[in-house]
Amino acid sequence: MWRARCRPTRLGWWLHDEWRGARFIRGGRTRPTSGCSSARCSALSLAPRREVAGQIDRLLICHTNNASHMSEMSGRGRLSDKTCCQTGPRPAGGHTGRGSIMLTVETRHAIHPDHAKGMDTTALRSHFLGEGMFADGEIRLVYTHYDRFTLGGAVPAGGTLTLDKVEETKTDSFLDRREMGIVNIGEPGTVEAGGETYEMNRGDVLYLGMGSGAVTFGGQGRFYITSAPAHRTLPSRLVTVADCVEVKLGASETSNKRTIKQFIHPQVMESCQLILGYTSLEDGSVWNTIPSHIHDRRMEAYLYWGMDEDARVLHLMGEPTETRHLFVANEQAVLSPTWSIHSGAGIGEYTFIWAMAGDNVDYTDMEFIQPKELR
Ligand SMILES: O=C(O)C(=O)C[C@H](O)C(=O)CO
Ligand SMILES: [Zn+2]
Repeated sequence: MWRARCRPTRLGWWLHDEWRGARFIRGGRTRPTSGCSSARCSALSLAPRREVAGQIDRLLICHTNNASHMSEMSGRGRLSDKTCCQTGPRPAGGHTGRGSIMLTVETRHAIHPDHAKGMDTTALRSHFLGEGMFADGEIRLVYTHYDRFTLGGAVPAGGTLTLDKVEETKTDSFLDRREMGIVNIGEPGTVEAGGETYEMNRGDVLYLGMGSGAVTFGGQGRFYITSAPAHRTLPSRLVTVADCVEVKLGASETSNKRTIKQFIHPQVMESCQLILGYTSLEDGSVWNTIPSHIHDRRMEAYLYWGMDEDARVLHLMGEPTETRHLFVANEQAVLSPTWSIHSGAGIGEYTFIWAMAGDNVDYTDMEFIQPKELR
């Protein structure tokens, strides 16, 4: 059941439960005299009233085009406070047509380590876990306040999806002041940007430089999107699996024998602040990123993929002497603030994409923490 509340700052919170509530609130809350007795409600000035009306309209359009969208978002049945949805025509069969988008953006604020210490499982998951990012016919983004790093998924499901304007950046096009790293974790697909079409097979990585304009995803790809602010335009480049640099680490004796594949990395190509690659475990090895590390000058996000539906990775996070854990499923991501370790052990096969943004692109700028130092 939805309940109309008079707190304009938590608009998204009102709307997730019931779209009819959104329609009611639009009628009652966006007029100059809303009839509500709350001082905060009637104090809404013209600009916020317009913004509220616009947000509700977009949500109602979403509802009309895809009734299940609101309840599926993030696997938590909730829309975030900042949500931007636009739809285009949907041809029969349910796939999006050329150039149409269904875009949802969720904001994650930066968390202080003292705050994280006191969080229970639900709170840890809501702040640090990204779930439900891959949905057929949709682009779902998580806009973080960790170095303004943004991650998400685009699943064109045989149609096309275009990512262009995103309200959160207040730029005409998302990549006007940003660069992007895309990994195809699905079947072959295409990405069009800057007048080029890139064919991407599973595991290929595409770097798009600042100013690339609208990005159109197509085919059967499942595209993992990462992006960070950029200060100059560098050439876009498709880095195939054959082009990456491989680094072998660990040993079977310590159950952490693994291959690190570096794609958007100084050894391979130049970027402004994005660094990206992925790591796979050898048969019989379960541990990633052991010994653990932190890097004060860069945030990081891990996307776990290539897992069976029932498999889980026990992901360790937190300050080295205040560790916490998250059980993570396939195609879920973990945000790692600069103060947090990011290591995991898998029950079943897994690969993870690591992507970072921050002050430098020196992959080795990290501080190791040996297992005996962890608490
Ligand atoms: O297995 C590993 O070790 C990694 O893949 C580490 C990540 O690349 C990382 O955390 C880089 O900062
Ligand atoms: Zn790291």
